[in-house]
Amino acid sequence: MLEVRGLAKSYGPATRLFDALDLDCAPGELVAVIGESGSGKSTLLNILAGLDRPDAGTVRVEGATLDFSDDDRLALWRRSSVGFVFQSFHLLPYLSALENVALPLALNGVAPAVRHERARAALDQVGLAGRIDASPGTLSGGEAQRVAIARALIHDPRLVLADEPTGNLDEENAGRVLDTLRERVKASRAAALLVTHSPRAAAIADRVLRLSGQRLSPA
Ligand SMILES: Nc1ncnc2c1ncn2[C@@H]1O[C@H](COP(=O)(O)OP(=O)(O)OP(=O)(O)O)[C@@H](O)[C@H]1O
Repeated sequence: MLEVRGLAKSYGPATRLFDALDLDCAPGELVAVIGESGSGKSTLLNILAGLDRPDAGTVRVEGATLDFSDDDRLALWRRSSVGFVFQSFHLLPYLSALENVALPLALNGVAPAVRHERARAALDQVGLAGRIDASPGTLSGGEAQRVAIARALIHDPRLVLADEPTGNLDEENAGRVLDTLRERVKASRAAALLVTHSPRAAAIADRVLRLSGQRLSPA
């Protein structure tokens, strides 16, 4: 599903993040990436999302190679094939939970009736059927992150990227969010990378890799 070969990235000679990094992720596989602060975990996710460019190397998803020289195609790739879950949720405050979840479908040109119906079903799947009309400001942290997971997966992305998704949550909410993330990734058969500092979050992954010494290796 996801095949990364020889990926290199540095921000000048003093910040060589990785060099010849390889990574494979199968459909429905959840891989946790751990590593020291500043080792380049977020940068790796940003490259895979087409938000940043590697210095060298290739990223292939379902056999198609990302073209990092073409901004328009990268934007299309991001919109159609990537689901991103951020530590701070990034829900749009002036939209309801339902409208937030439906947003990727709107950006991909899906008609309102269809996208609202799918968003309703997605909120039901994350246990939030009763919060459809809620504004993000009225949701608990755990609820907001489950809305963000529903939104990240609504357009059936092939790649799900989660950057410290439980970093702002208490233990109980973190547990629910991680269970939801794992369940939805398994159901959608997306390849998923979870960047985390939390041993508990890493424990829900199928594999744990450590980014260290400019490489990824089994933790
Ligand atoms: N656009 C940029 N320009 C210059 N340096 C950058 C840029 N983005 C990131 N860096 C540097 O690259 C290093 C890795 O950053 P990154 O955020 O990927 O690390 P991380 O492993 O995710 O860290 P943390 O666990 O603290 O979130 C840091 O030293 C950071 O300052």
